[in-house]
Amino acid sequence: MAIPNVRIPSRQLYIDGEWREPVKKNRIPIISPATEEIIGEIPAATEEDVDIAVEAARRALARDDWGSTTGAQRAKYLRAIAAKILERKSELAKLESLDCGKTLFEAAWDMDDVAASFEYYADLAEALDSKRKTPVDLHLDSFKTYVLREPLGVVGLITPWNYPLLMATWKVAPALAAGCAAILKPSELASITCLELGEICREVGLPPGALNILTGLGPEAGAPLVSHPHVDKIAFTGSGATGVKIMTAAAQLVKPVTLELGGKSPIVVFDDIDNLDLAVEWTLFGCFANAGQVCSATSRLILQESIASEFLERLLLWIKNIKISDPLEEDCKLGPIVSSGQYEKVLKFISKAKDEGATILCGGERPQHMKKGYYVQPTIITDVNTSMEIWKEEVFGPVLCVKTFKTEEEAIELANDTKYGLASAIMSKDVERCERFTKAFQTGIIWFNCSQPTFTQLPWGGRKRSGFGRDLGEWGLENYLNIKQVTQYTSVEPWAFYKSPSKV
Ligand SMILES: NC(=O)C1=CN([C@@H]2O[C@H](COP(=O)(O)OP(=O)(O)OC[C@H]3O[C@@H](n4cnc5c(N)ncnc54)[C@H](O)[C@@H]3O)[C@@H](O)[C@H]2O)C=CC1
Ligand SMILES: C[N+](C)(C)CCCC(=O)O
Ligand code: NA
Repeated sequence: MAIPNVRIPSRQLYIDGEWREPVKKNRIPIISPATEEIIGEIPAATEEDVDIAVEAARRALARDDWGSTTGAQRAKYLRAIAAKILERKSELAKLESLDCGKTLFEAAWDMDDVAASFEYYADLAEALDSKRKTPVDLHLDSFKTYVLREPLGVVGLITPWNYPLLMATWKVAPALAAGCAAILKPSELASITCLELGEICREVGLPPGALNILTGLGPEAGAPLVSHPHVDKIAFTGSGATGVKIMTAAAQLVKPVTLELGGKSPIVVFDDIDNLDLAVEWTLFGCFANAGQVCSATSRLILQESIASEFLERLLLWIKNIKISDPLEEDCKLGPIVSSGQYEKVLKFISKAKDEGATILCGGERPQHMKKGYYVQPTIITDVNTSMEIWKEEVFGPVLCVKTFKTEEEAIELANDTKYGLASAIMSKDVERCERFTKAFQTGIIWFNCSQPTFTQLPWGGRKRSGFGRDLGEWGLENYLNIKQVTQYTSVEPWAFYKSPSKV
């Protein structure tokens, strides 16, 4: 078994450019999902720390060294952060893997994506300088107008544990690019790499208060951020239930929110595919990558009846090659679930599916060779009907459920038979059919002949219960900008709406 040669740093909260002990001095243990052992601890912020961080953020905006920067100046900080991430890539990847259980390979992938996101938003920050002030020509002699795009203010960024540093970056990078001051609240289940981002910001000399990082529990550190009168916006990725709480609390202050709330995404496979193995591999990757803990996981396989038995046989053969091990081991392809709570939840979904009459085609249990850790075998469930929980609810584990169809209409109906609307995938060589599905799928993300590849330039987000708003691309930057119009009267003539007392 691989021994991690990496030390977990002991950190405090990152506030106003320095490390600060939480006011109440609380700490939360870090539990390794691979060994179930306590491997460190993180500071636990409360309302008192939120107040201090929000004040630090407001001061940063009022100070010239952050509040008056150009996009080009902010781009330099973002590029310096990207460079440090790459410099520390192998260490950060190990920390991420230790903390949330994802395979070292996937964690290293994440770090590349993190650096690329900071680079991308550095470019957009520079480009913002020329778009900061846009004249609007009204074709009138008496009025001159323009539109300003300004930083929105102090923003609260609340993020999950499945891609800890990457999901934080999807919000931190555009918020800083826009010139906002941010308070990041990562998940208590995986905060190590987000705290290291604090150290990186300190090292590159990011002005104090521009980014503050408060680790801690949702209700204690997240909720006060949402209801703080001086936090101008909340961007959230996480569960539907917490999304509802956040939107409800934010509504009391008419505070804007963007919500990315996961899903139950379909992958539709037609019998016209040339290469069965290619479709099989994307199906596996779409549901079992990151142990299925992906908001966009294509966890409902909708399979054309004519190829169903052959396709499932191939899936079972491929599944045997998935190496389940300590996530730091070489070639590991399936690590543990993040926490004991999530592990129990995944197993409960599987047993409920059994109780409701579905068939566990493979998996469904803890792998025999893993004595410790929150491991679940890759699981395929058949004989599913659309009223079952396993068809309807997000599992957030390596669990694929399968239904078959005969006609295209039936496939579309099954694909959209969900309260969620994040992503969908179609495997077919018929380009026109794929285009019909593009129109029919009620989701924000559509994959043709693949599942999950994600690019920084493209908008990421959903509809229906998957939330609203978009991360990434230029849309990600818009989240953190305030649009202000300026209208100037340029005529020397009186407006002449009222009768002037000087004229008799
Ligand atoms: N959309 C996605 O990418 C994700 C979806 N999930 C789903 O959520 C389920 C539960 O996972 P959790 O870790 O409990 O998700 P969660 O939604 O509770 O946690 C996400 C973030 O929200 C914070 N939070 C929790 N309660 C809060 C509150 N009242 N006010 C403000 N912030 C709060 C958490 O501390 C964390 O930083 C998973 O089984 C999965 O189905 C989980 C993680 C990511
Ligand atoms: C696209 N991917 C897999 C890199 C990240 C998905 C983000 C999420 O689970 O919220
Ligand atoms: Na952890």
